[in-house]
Amino acid sequence: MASCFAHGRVSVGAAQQRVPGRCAPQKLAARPSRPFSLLARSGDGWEDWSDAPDTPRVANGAAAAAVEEPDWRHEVQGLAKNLRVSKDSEGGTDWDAFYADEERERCFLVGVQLKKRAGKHGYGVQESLEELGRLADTAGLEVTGSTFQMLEDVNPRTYIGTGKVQEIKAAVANTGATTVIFDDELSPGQLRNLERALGEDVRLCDRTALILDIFSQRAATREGKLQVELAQSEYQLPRLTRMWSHLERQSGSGQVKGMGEKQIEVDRRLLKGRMARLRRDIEEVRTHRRAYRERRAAAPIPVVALVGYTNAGKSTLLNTLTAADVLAEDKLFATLDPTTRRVELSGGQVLLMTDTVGFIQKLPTQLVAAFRATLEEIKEASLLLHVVDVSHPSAAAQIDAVNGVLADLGVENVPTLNVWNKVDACADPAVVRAVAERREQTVCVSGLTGEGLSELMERVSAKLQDSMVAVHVLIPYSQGELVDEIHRTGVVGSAEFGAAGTEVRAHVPLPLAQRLQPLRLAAAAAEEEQWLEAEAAAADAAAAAAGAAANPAAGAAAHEAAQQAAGGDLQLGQAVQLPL
Ligand SMILES: Nc1nc2c(ncn2[C@@H]2O[C@H](COP(=O)(O)OP(=O)(O)OP(=O)(O)O)[C@@H](O)[C@H]2O)c(=O)[nH]1
Ligand SMILES: [Mg+2]
Repeated sequence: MASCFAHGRVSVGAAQQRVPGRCAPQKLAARPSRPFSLLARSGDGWEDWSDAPDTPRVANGAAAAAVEEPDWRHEVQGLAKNLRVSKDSEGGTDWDAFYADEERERCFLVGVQLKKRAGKHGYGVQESLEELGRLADTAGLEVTGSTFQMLEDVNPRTYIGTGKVQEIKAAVANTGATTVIFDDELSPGQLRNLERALGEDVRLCDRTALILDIFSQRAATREGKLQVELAQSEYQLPRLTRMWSHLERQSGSGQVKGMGEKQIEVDRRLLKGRMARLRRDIEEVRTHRRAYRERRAAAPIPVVALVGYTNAGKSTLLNTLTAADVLAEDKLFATLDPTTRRVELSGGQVLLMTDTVGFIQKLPTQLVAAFRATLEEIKEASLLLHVVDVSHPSAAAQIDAVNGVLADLGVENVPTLNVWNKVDACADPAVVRAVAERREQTVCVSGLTGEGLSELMERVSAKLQDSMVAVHVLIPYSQGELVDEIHRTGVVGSAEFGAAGTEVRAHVPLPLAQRLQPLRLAAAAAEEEQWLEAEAAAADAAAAAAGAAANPAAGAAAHEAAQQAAGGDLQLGQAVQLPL
């Protein structure tokens, strides 16, 4: 029997293929997109796949395999540390399948804490490095270690001090890392100098490039992909000089160096051309999006946008509230593209809830610029729900980071409700709830358990009402669809069926209030007066005959209506002045 690994060490795509002489279970191919090695055992026998010798869980199987396959055993041992087991069954056969990730690229992390900034931003260098580690993991890298340096100022040549560079060089050699990731964006010059200092075998990367890489792995829509590519190109453009130094190193001769320079100019021109094309394509995609937004604006359903730090639980909230099926996972930047779902409140009011890309401290400016159009939808929302992972040790710093991005986007004026999520995961949820109660505009929830969600939706409804216009209208029965629309898009205080139509007191979005203007009670009252006069004349005639009084109920309604009309205009909501 040939080595299992000779066949089994396959990428996901290849795993779909039938391995000669072996029965490859199709289902097992549905693995994450990084390459893996698959070993499986079917039923009682060892005819197909095998596992590793030094994993206790699979020791028996490995022994059996080892007897048969000494070479194979050797190979398996090298991968054993990454083994995971999965139970599966196919065609009535039970499978034990063992996945071994191929060795992940190993990386070493480096941060700087500026003394003058210490404590100011809340995100300390250690927390920031921890987050960088999560980003690296999300991108598919394995973190082997990290270090940081306290500095007055970053070193303009090498970001960190020269002594530290040597320390990192040694650490990289000791941990077997092949990549060094810096926690801040490095200038093109710093990249070049560090590359020289650390040696050619070490790949250099910074936080920005890492985040851009994650975004490019995860972008799903055409617009998302175009935006990420544009952001990546913007990052690359000033850094193309790295190739210049590469050529320079290779050649060592002035002549070839000159060719390198020319090549870099060609590359720059190509990249700039590509960026111009990307901008055009993005603009085209946005035209469609704009048309969609305009249609949405015409139907005045309020839009509530979920914003917040990455991994705060925005998608989970959307899923719980709307039974949506948005990917929510314990990964940074799980969501890149906005998803909008309809939510119906208990009073029948409908709103649209939009899930947005999460923010992060030190968010690359290229990304903010590239995603600005998508993010600007937040500006048009009636209400923002700022979702916070309140169980996170750096929750306060995360709130600051999000507020910073919101301020950059110019959306500070959109009404906001703070949603302290993951209260279930806090050490003392009761204390957190008590603090939230003392804060304005703050509500404690758990998107996972559903705790606090009905209160949240009540608060949403009340907040939306604040941004709406109070109307008091009489809607003739012939325009009954308007009553439905008020129910759907507004918050109804009362609706009474009278002789002339439905008298509604409600808060509605501004566009609807404008359409309702002809029906405001002053106008409605005039109609009603005519109707009442006719009724009164008929009643008088009847009274003369029967000595009975006219219908007092309709009269009372008309009286109240007339009073309202005489008392001036409609009440206005806090946020909007309706030119009545
Ligand atoms: N314990 C607990 N975990 C939660 C809660 N809400 C979300 N999570 C978990 O937090 C992780 C992130 O949730 P997501 O909903 O993907 O977070 P997100 O804000 O959409 O993240 P991005 O899309 O990356 O910005 C997931 O593992 C969720 O299961 C909660 O209320 N309690
Ligand atoms: Mg999400």
